[in-house]
Amino acid sequence: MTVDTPHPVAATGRQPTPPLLRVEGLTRHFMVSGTRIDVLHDCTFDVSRGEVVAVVGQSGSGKSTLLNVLGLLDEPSSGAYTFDGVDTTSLREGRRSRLRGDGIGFVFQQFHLLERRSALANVGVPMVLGGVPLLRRRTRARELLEAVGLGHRLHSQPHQLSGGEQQRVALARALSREPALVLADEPTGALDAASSTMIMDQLIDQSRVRDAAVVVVTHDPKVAERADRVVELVEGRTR
Ligand SMILES: Nc1ncnc2c1ncn2[C@@H]1O[C@H](COP(=O)(O)OP(=O)(O)OP(=O)(O)O)[C@@H](O)[C@H]1O
Repeated sequence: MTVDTPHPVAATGRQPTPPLLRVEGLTRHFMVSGTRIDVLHDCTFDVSRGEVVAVVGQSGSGKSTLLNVLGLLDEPSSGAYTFDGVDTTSLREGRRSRLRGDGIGFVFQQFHLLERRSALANVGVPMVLGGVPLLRRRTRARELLEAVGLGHRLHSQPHQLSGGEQQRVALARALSREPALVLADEPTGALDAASSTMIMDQLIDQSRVRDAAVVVVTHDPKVAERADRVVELVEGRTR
């Protein structure tokens, strides 16, 4: 007797979901004083919703350059980058920045919070840009700060918070518009072990609970080992 393995689509009745982001043959070079510097070469990979991917590689291998392209802050020199079904290659700036604001949240090593503004106000910034009404904004910012354990520091300004607390504010800000993709560039680089664990817990939670895709650039093996998958950059090439 032969047993047929059911076709995945027939078995579930659903089409497989395409990846949230797809990078194909992507290159990026810069011209400096008439000299061409090739940074990324023929990078190809994809990331699906619900996945946490760590991007690792030696200093200068092109990790931040790649993250800038994924975040629609920069454009590839050649190749394709498709985000949420949109080929981003020929997008005009207005559409590109709407796609970025609606779909992508950023966390950086150096927090980049507004000084002299409260944690609540900082978390509200992307929602101001997204046209979210004031009351909704304040409620959501409070909920997000409570979720990262800062419900008691809503009115504190960045200089009144520790590094770990500032990064939690930055993370709450990144999540304020419920982005499909969270990009984090060395999010734990300036933090101690306990704060690093907390930030990674929150990032992983985004993928598990909200089905977001998370891409984390890191030098820290402990961070990389918590990812579902690792993309290694070696002299600008993905492995
Ligand atoms: N705007 C630019 N103009 C010229 N060269 C650039 C530019 N941006 C990046 N580079 C070069 O690209 C290379 C890769 O830089 P990138 O910051 O992406 O590396 P990285 O892997 O993130 O490094 P690190 O781990 O040290 O942060 C470096 O040699 C850098 O000097």
